[in-house]
Amino acid sequence: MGPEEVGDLKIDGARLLLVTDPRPDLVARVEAAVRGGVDIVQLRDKRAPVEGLIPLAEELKDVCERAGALFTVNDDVELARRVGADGVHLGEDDDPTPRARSVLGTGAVVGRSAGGVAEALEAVRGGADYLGVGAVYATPTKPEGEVAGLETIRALSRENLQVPWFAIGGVTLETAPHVAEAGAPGFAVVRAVLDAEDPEGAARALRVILE
Ligand SMILES: Cc1ncc(COP(=O)(O)OP(=O)(O)O)c(N)n1
Ligand SMILES: Cc1nc(C(=O)O)sc1CCOP(=O)(O)O
Ligand SMILES: [Mg+2]
Repeated sequence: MGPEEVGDLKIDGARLLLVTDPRPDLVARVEAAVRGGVDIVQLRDKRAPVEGLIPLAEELKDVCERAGALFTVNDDVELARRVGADGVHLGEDDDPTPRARSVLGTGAVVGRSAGGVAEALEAVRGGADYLGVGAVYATPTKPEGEVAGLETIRALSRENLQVPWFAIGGVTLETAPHVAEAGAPGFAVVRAVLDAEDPEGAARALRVILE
């Protein structure tokens, strides 16, 4: 299968996205998480120098490939290209979608962040393959982030978006039932899976809540 086909096949129906943070046992935790049903893994490390991230990116890419999950990189289109990632996640301050596609190829998965309904619709019109929508709740993982709230999730769920979208920010095993009830078709999480004693079980439990 060529790279043009990879993203197209796997993004449809994706429900659970794991965003990573830097920690010593990250690879083992991601291995467990994909066993538990994570569909997309996003490498996110805002502090590490790019060169230092390449070996980790390659390792996570292999883990995802073996499990049939997508591997993406946060923010950095060039790093995504260098490691042959399936795609990239971009926010307001990051590259435009067409630039990501011109670097990564038309089949690459390009995800975008949205903090509200108008932004989400604009991102889809601009060609995003999926959206991360939040923050649903304030979260210590990204303390500077703005809170969009459950209301945004409710409002967006009425728009019948034609791309997968993931509620992000403070989604935990405790809050997830409320987020699903508000209409989120998917979750993007850091702590709920990576901080769990059993990351595989935590991923499974989040999937059950989404069903
Ligand atoms: C799935 C997902 N959704 C949203 C974000 C946030 O992206 P961004 O707004 O660019 O902020 P940073 O993550 O770069 O701090 C995300 N990473 N993943
Ligand atoms: C990376 C990120 N982006 C957010 C946004 O609102 O755009 S919230 C977030 C971190 C989510 O971490 P946790 O699952 O530990 O709350
Ligand atoms: Mg970003």
